[in-house]
Amino acid sequence: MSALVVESLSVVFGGFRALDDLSLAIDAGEIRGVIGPNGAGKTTLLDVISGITRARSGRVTLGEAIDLTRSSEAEIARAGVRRKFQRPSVFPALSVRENLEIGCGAGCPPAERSRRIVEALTIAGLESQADRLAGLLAHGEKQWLEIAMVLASDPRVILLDEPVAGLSDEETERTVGLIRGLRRPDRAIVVVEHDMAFVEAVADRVTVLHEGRTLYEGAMAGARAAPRVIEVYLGR
Ligand SMILES: Nc1ncnc2c1ncn2[C@@H]1O[C@H](COP(=O)(O)OP(=O)(O)OP(=O)(O)O)[C@@H](O)[C@H]1O
Repeated sequence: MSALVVESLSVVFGGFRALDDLSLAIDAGEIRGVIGPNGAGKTTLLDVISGITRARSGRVTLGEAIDLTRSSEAEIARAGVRRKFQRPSVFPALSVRENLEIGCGAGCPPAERSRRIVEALTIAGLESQADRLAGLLAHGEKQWLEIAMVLASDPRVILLDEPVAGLSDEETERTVGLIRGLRRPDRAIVVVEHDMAFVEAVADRVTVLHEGRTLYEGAMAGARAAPRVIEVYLGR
């Protein structure tokens, strides 16, 4: 079943179409990679899904019925769509645990809170750092903490924007395991990333965007072999 359905979505900035009649559907349980050259519309897609940017036309439907293009950012977050931005934005003067409390959110049932925080610490591999100030973490650990903050909110949809930017090969490999560990049958995960080996390792399917449209959708191996994808993106 589709967790997130994007239908005929267009976003226009001035006279420029950043998304051009784009449609795609992401299944519950799926990890979808969204790739493509600079300016293809990847971040704009995440911005519309999370309510930051308004579409000119089209719809984004969460689950059976919630039209995200008619919802505010706060309503979208409350509906369970959570995003990790490209630059880590943890609270540096608070401990790792306190950051996770914030990730868990005011709406988190008290009986759930400590279980979720322990789960998030474990998946992010930050158990031994729980009482450390987040500002003292290494860049990679901050990325993992921010993913853990998203997880602590128990999201239905997770949007990750370039989660391995600036990470070492070893940290990138660890991030693959972390993101695969977020998978749940009732959860969809969307990952925007330029690191193709990472995308291949983490994603079940990829959508290749170019000029706001889908150029290819399917397995990463197929994307690597598709002449148009090679021409506009992978071959460069
Ligand atoms: N607020 C805005 N106003 C005007 N143009 C914008 C705005 N946001 C994005 N754009 C333009 O829309 C296009 C798509 O941008 P977007 O950031 O979605 O691309 P991207 O695929 O995420 O690229 P990158 O890989 O470089 O992050 C680009 O040409 C960009 O300059």
